[in-house]
Formats: sequence, C-alpha cells, structure tokens
Amino acid sequence: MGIRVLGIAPYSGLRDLFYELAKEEDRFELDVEIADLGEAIDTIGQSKVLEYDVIVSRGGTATLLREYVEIPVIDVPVSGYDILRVLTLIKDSNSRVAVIGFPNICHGAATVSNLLNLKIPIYPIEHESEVRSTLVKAFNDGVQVILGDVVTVRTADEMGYHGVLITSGRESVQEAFAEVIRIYDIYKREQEKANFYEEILQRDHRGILVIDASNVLRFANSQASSYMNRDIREWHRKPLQTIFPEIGSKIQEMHIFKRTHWQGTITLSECLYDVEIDGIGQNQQWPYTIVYLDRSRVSQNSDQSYIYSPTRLSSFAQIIGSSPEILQVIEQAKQMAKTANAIWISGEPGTGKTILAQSIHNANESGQNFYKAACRSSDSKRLEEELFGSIHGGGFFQQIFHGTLYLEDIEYLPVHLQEKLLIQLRNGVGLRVIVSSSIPWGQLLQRTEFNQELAYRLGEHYLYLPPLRERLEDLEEICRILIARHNSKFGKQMVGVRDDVIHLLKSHDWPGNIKELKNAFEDMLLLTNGHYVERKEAEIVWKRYKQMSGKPIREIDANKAALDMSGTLDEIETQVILHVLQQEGMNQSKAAARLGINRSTLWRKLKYSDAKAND
Ligand SMILES: Nc1ncnc2c1ncn2[C@@H]1O[C@H](COP(=O)(O)OP(=O)(O)OP(=O)(O)O)[C@@H](O)[C@H]1O
Repeated sequence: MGIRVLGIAPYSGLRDLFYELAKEEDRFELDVEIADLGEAIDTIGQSKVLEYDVIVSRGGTATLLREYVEIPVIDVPVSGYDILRVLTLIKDSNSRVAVIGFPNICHGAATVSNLLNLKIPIYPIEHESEVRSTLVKAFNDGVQVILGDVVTVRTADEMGYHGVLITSGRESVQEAFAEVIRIYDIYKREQEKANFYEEILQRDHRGILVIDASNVLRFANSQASSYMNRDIREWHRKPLQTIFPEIGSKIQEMHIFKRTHWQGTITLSECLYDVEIDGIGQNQQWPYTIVYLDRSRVSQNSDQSYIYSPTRLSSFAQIIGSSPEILQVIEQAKQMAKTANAIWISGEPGTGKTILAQSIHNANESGQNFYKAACRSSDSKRLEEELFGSIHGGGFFQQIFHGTLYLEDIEYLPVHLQEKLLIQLRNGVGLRVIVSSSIPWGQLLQRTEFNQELAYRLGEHYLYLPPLRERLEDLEEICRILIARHNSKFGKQMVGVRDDVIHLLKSHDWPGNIKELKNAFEDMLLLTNGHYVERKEAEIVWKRYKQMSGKPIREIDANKAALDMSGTLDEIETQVILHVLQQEGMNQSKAAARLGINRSTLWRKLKYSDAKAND
C-alpha cells in the first residue's frame, strides 16, 4: 500500500535529496514543501495534514510539527557523518569556528570534534529565541564562522557573519525513510485496531460517552448524538457540564462519595434514560468515566417500545405564540378537549402536534395516562402486537381503557393495521384517541391506499397547526422563552437577541419548524456569553448548518421539492438525506426511520458526504 509522505525541508538542497531518494522507495508518494520552524505550521495547515500518512522533517521543525499534528513526524537525524563532512570542510580554515545548535547537533559535534582532536567551541541552545543572543555571545568571544542549523545560519547571515549549514547527507535521509516505513506500518496497524474498537462502540445500541479526569468529553458515539439530537463534533473536548449538566453532577457526586459505579434513570432533553456510569482505572482516582445511555431499556421495562408514557406533559399555557393563527388553533383545541371525541392534528414536522395533543389530554384527562404510539415504526409486527395483541397476550386496546392514546404519524400506519384500528374504533374504545399527521388530512384522503373510513372517522374533529414561516411574528417570543430556559439551565444572564439576528432567523423557511428553530437557536445560545445573542454567534451556527448541507440553510425549502437532479446519484442521495434531516429538526433517528435505513447507515452516509465535501 502506498505511503503518502509529506516532506518539510528547511532548505532547498534537502528537498532535492528527498525527491531523489524517494525514487528508490516504491511505496512512497512524496510531496515536499520548503519551510522552517514556525513557517512550517503556516505552510501545511491542519486540512493539508489529512492528506498524508507521515511527515518527514528535520531538527527543531520536526519537534514543532510533532506538537501540532496527529500523524507521525519522522526526524531526519543529523548524523556523525553530516558533522564530519562540515568539520572536514573547515578544519584547515584560519578563521575561528564554533558550533551553535539544538542538542542533537551539539552532541554529535562534541563527539566528532573530540575524535578529530579539534578544539571547537560549542554553544548549545534549547529554543529558537536564543539564537540571536547566542550568536552575539560567540562573536564577542572572537568566533568568525558559525556551523549550525538553518535558523542559526540564516540569523548569522542577517547579522553579517559567516554561517555554514550542517546539511543532512544521503545516509541520514535514507535512515529517516526506513524509519517512515517502519513507523507507518506500526501506525496503520494501531489505527486499524483503534478503528475496530471505535466501530464496536459506534454500533452499540446504547449511547456511549467517555469523559476524562478534567470532565471534558473525549468520545461520544453516534447513538448518543442521535439521542441528544446533536452533532457529535460540537461536543468534542467540551466540558461535560455545558453539555449534560445532569450527568456532570452525578459524576461529581460519585467522586465525593468515592463510588466508581452508578446506575439509575436520568431525564435528558425531556426523555427518560437508563444510565450506567463507570469510573475506569484504579481506585477512586479514575482517569476516565464511561457513561452508557439506554432509552430502549426504559421502555422495555414496561415491555412497550412503540407505546410509552412521557414523564412530563405540556399544557396549553406552554404553547407559545400570539399570532392569530396559533391562537385560533388553541381555542379550537380547548373546545375539543371538553368532549371525548377523537381528534386529528395535522402540521408539518416540528410544528407542535405532540405538545398540542398533550395539552388537550391535560385539560380534561389529566389524572389519567397519556400514551404515545409511534406509527412510523420499522417493526410493524411488533407495533401490531403492542397495539392489538398476539397469541402471546393482549395488546394495548385489550388492557388500557382510560386516558389518551396519541397515534403519532398516522399516515405511516401500515394498511392492515389501519383496518384493525378501524375495527377497534367501530367496536368502541374507552379512551380518547388523538392522531397526528405531517400531511394535511385532505391530502391524505386523496391517497387511495389510506383507509377512507378511518380517515373520516378520525378526522371529524380536525386541527391544523400552521408552519412557523406562516406565523413568523411568534418567532421572537419563542426565542425569548428559549433564552429564559437556557439562562436557568446554564446560569447565564442573557436578556435578548439583536435585531439583525432576528432578521436573519426570519429570513429562513424553517422546514423543520419550531423543532429546527429550537435546535439552531439553542446552538447560538451555547455560544453566547454576553447579554445579547449577537450576529457573530448566529453566523457561526449558520455557517455550520451551511457546511452540513453544503448550501445555505435558507436555500433549502423542504416544501418546494427543491432537489437538484443534475448531480451524481451520491449527491442526490445526500440532498434527500439532508432534506429529511432538516424536516426532522436534525433528529437522526427520525430521519433514518423515514428514509427506511438504520441510524448507523445514515450516520455513515453523512460522514462520507461530509468527507467528500471537504475534499
Ligand atoms: N407553540 C409552541 N410553543 C412552544 N414550544 C413549541 C411550540 N410548538 C412546538 N414547540 C416545541 O418544539 C418541539 C417540537 O414540538 P413537537 O414534538 O410537539 O412537534 P411535532 O409536530 O409533534 O413534531 P414531529 O412531527 O416532528 O414529531 C418541542 O420541543 C416543543 O416543545
């Protein structure tokens, strides 16, 4: 396999030698840049590093690069031969000669000059900043010619003195190239091992977080990201307290009580999780903490994965908005809540169908349970068993006779289950049924495959939630409430949003509606440390959205089927994924379910398209 090598040569002769000797190494794909010390970092930049497997450089430049990049940096050594060559060159000179350099040069020079019985003064330096003062000292001591590294020689020249560069010879470069191959093979093997273990963590059905001793998040798998509806890259190396304060406090508590294990449930982003926290390492001084988050176990405890009862329910008072459109819906809903009729709520994703359903339930059946069933299931057999029972036992309708059943996304209910539901409704059910759909009821009726009788029976009492873009006057109010919540959660003192940010927010179509606004705006809040959300913070988030989708967010209008079919199949696929993701408020689980792929496939596709976008 080819090894992509980047040579950083501090002087042009070394570049030529690199190219010449690389011809003898058939595995090498070599590029060389000429740069020294600090300039080397400016020249390569992090994105360029990604194109290479190994860097080869020399002396102080190699040391600096090693701190800056994550790939191996191999040093071209200054060998005894190299020093011997320059010493031979100047040994008969009448000028007073001295060596100035980093320890690698000084040690070699001392040994070789001893062997040759040459009395050459040696001035060691530890840092680039010492070069000039050391030169002054040497010249004050009567030295006329300096032997040294690139910076030393360049500085001596600038100061009007002679400098002779200790160049690296063929054998030094050959030795470095042999080291490249050796290190690359080890590095690749280790990397494969690391990828293998990461893949295991990524494939785990649980969300996994790894936190270091300073409470900084070091790793999060895609399930954790999807649970939290956030992009993992945002979390990288951030203090846990700013991302998951609830888990952060639990870990602190464990430290105080010197416990290395904790298991229980925690509510994060309004969902209940089964959480296990393990301190790994020795005794109480564990260096890493692993957190496992599991939502499925919580619902499996009650043996219902598609039907569950949320722990906290919304009420009408929590539905924000004073636009005539939203006020009218709330008023209609309050009237409907007084009866026991079935209700159909339509609205684009993220318009608040769930909180409206909960509010209706809360207004009249608050003492009873609210059950939510996701009709958009990937396992219709299981959904069928949970709703209608099987030979192994009764389902929901056989067991629950009070409260509210909220059938979310009814348009996805398989046809045979629509029929079963209809029969159930004809026979009568004890509880209130509320259904929701992203497609307006009227449009669903036109779909021949949807059971018409069921649609009429459920849609008699119908509510339509308008999309956010049709009630933009509510946007500012929603942002205000989000700020208040954020202040109380993170102890910040924000008081508002600058007008130009509101203007920016209002310029977008928000296909994912309030859910999408919430995600984007909360990201802006995380970045805000002053009293107002400023344009600066808004633009950082905006840019990231842009990077994620490859085009500005406001250009994507999910309702206008704005797919550009001129690209490759991969590009069209990426557009479709991003479209659906945005409609789902960037929730990967929901987007994956809608696309009929599993979450890790979605994650992989996004990662792949992201990598290609960065090419
Ligand atoms: N009018 C509103 N006031 C306050 N918050 C709202 C409002 N509408 C929606 N939200 C918030 O937006 C998010 C999405 O709302 P909800 O889940 O009810 O939407 P939905 O239409 O059911 O979405 P989906 O169809 O994608 O599941 C929730 O966090 C909810 O609290």
